[in-house]
Amino acid sequence: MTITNGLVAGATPAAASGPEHVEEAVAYDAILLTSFGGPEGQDDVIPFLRNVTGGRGIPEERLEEVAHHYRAFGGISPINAQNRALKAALEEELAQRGIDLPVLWGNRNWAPYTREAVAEAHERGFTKLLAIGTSAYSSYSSCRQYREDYANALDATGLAGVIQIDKVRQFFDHPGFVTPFIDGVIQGLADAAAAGFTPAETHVLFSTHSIPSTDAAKSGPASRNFGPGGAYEAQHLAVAEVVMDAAETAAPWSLVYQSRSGPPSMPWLEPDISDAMRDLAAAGTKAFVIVPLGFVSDHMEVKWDLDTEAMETAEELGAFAVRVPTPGIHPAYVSGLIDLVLERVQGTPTAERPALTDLGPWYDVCRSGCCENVRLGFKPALAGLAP
Ligand SMILES: CC1=C(CCC(=O)O)c2cc3nc(cc4[nH]c(cc5[nH]c(cc1n2)c(C)c5CCC(=O)O)c(CCC(=O)O)c4C)C(CCC(=O)O)=C3C
Ligand SMILES: [Fe+2]
Repeated sequence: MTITNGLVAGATPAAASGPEHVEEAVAYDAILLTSFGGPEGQDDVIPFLRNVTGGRGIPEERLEEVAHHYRAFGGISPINAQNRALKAALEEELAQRGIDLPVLWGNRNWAPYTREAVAEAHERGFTKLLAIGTSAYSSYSSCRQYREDYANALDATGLAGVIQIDKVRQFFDHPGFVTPFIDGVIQGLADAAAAGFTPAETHVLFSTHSIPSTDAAKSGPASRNFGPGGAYEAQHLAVAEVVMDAAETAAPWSLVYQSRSGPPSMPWLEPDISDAMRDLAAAGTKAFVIVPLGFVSDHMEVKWDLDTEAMETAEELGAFAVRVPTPGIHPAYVSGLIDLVLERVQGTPTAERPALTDLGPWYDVCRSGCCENVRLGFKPALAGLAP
């Protein structure tokens, strides 16, 4: 491999300032689909959890609890099969549109690892990769940690300065991501109505992953003030509003959190979904439409924390509950991801980048200090401004 272009981004220190939206076309060689990763058998469960939580101070009891979720599924996380299906769907969409871009796939926490995908890119002679993270919102876990993973992958393979990795913008308000939720909420409300519940008796719960309050406060660029919940909370609230407007319903709604981890002494975003369900039921709610707004596919957080735990809570309360599908491989989502790739491959003016909330379109190049993790401190990251 030779460096044919001395300006390969990885070869130079990240710039301190630069455009929020990259309007020039870039000749990317491949798409790098990056995800969380998950165990594929009982023997993988503990090493996987160690990868995820190394040095994070997650209590031992929490790890045992989460190990139990995976054990109950044969030690197999659903997430890898879902990413294989997404990769195949992206390849089919690219072929149909006549776009010649290979899709490589790598994970942060389990094989195939991002560093393996990067090594494969190098073997195939690729130098410019455009990454997609399977995560729509801004926060350390859902954005910056992916960017750190890209830096780690180049470090581990000795390819820093040889391979350039950029990333498509966070897509929480892209129509491709939001449309499946709109369809799902309309269907969920129809199901509740068919079961005999009025809109006033029905509550739409938008659920997302809880994160430490300190991470939430730091989510998004430091230059914009989104309030104590940061861009993470603001983005979810804004998307939920778009979905509720489109569903044209009188049913009330709220944003709730799930999958809390960490020591009990550390504040995380609240309320927890099951606590909220109990409070709402006590106040007269009889039906819940549960919307997994924070998630792109039916991985363990959805299967366990919603389909198992939240459904048990509904049963305990004698309430009706329906869980709306995640985007998965919904055609709008798959084609939306390819549109996001084309924004960068073709070079697209900001005005032509669809965004359903006035928070977006989000940044192509993350701002300095965006989504910092104050607990873990600074680590190098790609696809953003320095530091
Ligand atoms: C915001 C967010 C998303 C959504 C965005 C995105 O999709 O990326 C997400 C997704 C996921 N989280 C996942 C799994 C886990 N997350 C954990 C721990 C944590 N998640 C956090 C945040 C998030 N996580 C945080 C702040 C922690 C604490 C430790 C830390 O500071 O990093 C732990 C450790 C045990 C525990 O404590 O729960 C596990 C096993 C899986 C795979 C599921 C499968 O296998 O199907 C997926 C998709
Ligand atoms: Fe997580």
